[in-house]
Amino acid sequence: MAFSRESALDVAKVLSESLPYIQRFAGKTLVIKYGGNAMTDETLQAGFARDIVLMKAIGINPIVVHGGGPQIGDMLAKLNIESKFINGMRVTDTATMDVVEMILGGQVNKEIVNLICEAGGKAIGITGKDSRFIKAKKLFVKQQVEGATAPEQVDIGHVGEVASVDTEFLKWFESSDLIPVIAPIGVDEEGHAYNINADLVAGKVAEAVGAEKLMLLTNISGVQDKQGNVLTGLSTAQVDALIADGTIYGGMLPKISCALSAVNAGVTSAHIIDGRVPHATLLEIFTDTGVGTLISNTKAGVQ
Ligand SMILES: Nc1ncnc2c1ncn2[C@@H]1O[C@H](COP(=O)(O)OP(=O)(O)O)[C@@H](O)[C@H]1O
Ligand SMILES: CC(=O)N[C@@H](CCC(=O)OP(=O)(O)O)C(=O)O
Repeated sequence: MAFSRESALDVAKVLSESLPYIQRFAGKTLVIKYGGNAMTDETLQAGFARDIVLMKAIGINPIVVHGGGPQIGDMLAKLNIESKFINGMRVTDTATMDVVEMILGGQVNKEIVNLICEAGGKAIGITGKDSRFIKAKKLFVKQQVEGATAPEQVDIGHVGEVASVDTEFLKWFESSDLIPVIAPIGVDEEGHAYNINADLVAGKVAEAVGAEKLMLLTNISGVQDKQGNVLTGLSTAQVDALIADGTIYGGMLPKISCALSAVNAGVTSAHIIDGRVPHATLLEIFTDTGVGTLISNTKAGVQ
């Protein structure tokens, strides 16, 4: 691309100003969760892939964990299978699990791998079944059933939570050119596959590798209050209150819970950011303002 002398100087200035950020993050691992709802626009997708390649090129170790909820929903609809969620988790019977594995481990995973490779990176697509690096156990959700005094434990099928992540397996990528792209499927000791919410996988992966940042890209500008204002910083106590009064619900619940768990386990910061903004990840890494909501483990919160 040819620049005029003025715009070439602007580019040089931006590059020079990014030096402290490059120095700060070089050698560090960042976990980026790419939500299914943030994957809608082709230009944005290509931009996302390019940003991941840029990170690797300047010495950051990006690990991509992707979702694909809407893409699973589309295929289930084609097959006349109903999509049902409880507390943001898909109720997953055996037929649904087959579709989940096909769409997450097959279609979505390889699309992202392809985009990163097109941008000049070396991506490798994996699920938790590969080398059995994500061990899962069955997840029961709590639901208030009408007439019951306390919430009941509900069995929602082949849905898992992360029991353990093979840190050594993931650390290997830090000394390699390869960029891991992870589909959120786990496996138990007997080899049974589990559908795991992608936010939960991203959080546990970030904890396992001691990530510098966990970035959760979604289709909303951040966590909002009841009036729709974005809450730029949230602490554990504030989150508890927002869940209790129903301000945080549905798909935002697993996001918040994994972000909190990650920062409490030592991940330096967790961010819920708007994947509809071009180069959202670069804005988060290379500017002080950030985009979206920062989750911290401090009592006061960060504004
Ligand atoms: N307080 C809140 N602030 C923002 N979004 C919220 C809030 N509570 C619930 N949500 C919902 O959570 C959604 C994001 O979760 P989800 O659709 O699962 O995204 P993704 O596919 O990126 O994981 C938002 O689009 C919004 O509908
Ligand atoms: C148990 C559960 O709900 N699993 C999710 C996995 C995909 C996902 O998390 O995708 P997003 O990040 O795009 O929402 C699902 O089946 O939709």
